[in-house]
Amino acid sequence: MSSLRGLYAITDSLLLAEGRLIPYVDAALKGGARLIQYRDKSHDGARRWDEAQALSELCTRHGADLIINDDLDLAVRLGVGLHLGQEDGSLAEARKQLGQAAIVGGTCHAQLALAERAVQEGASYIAFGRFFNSNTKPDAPAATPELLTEAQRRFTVPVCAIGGITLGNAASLIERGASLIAVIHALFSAPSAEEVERRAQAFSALFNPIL
Ligand SMILES: Cc1ncc(COP(=O)(O)OP(=O)(O)O)c(N)n1
Ligand SMILES: Cc1nc(C(=O)O)sc1CCOP(=O)(O)O
Ligand SMILES: [Mg+2]
Repeated sequence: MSSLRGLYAITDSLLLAEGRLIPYVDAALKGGARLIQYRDKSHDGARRWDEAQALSELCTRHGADLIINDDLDLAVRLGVGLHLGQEDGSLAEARKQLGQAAIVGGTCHAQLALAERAVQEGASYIAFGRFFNSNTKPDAPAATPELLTEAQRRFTVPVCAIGGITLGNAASLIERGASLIAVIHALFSAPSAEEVERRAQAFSALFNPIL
């Protein structure tokens, strides 16, 4: 398992259409992304399997981890991690089926009580958001950066921040205690794989400031 600190790149089926999924994720990994989440809201089981399998191999080659969004069965079949939201099923059941070594994350919106429950159910990280205006999920409930400070103080599992994160605002969340910065649009809206790599490097560098 890679360390749960750094850039957490989440795929988007629109931004990564037309053959961009694998080259853009490869570029994110070359740029230092430590976690990749496969987030695809379609019901095309065969394509989802093929894409997730290809991403799993890519992550293994880069020493990174793949997380599947929403779909416990797919995560079990591939033997990779899982992210669940509040409406996506039980974290405890996911932990039981995936085993102790798996990365299992949970959405906690802006509520420490949800994080408390996620940790009790065996979450490997707790995700809060959205912190800024999000292109991908504009209607997600809003969270404030102060929440990260409190979450880091209260919990021992890594804290993940998501929602509208860009190269311009990510540092403020890391300073507040975010160990993982989850990004879709500011990473994968790039016009080329080279630009994705450059952006991923810049996000990753925020975790290793030159002193
Ligand atoms: C790292 C991370 N945090 C939060 C979410 C959101 O999960 P959820 O609330 O289930 O919403 P969808 O992503 O399923 O639309 C996430 N995916 N990843
Ligand atoms: C999938 C998701 N969940 C959120 C939450 O707040 O739980 S915000 C979000 C979208 C993140 O994409 P972008 O980096 O483009 O804003
Ligand atoms: Mg979900």
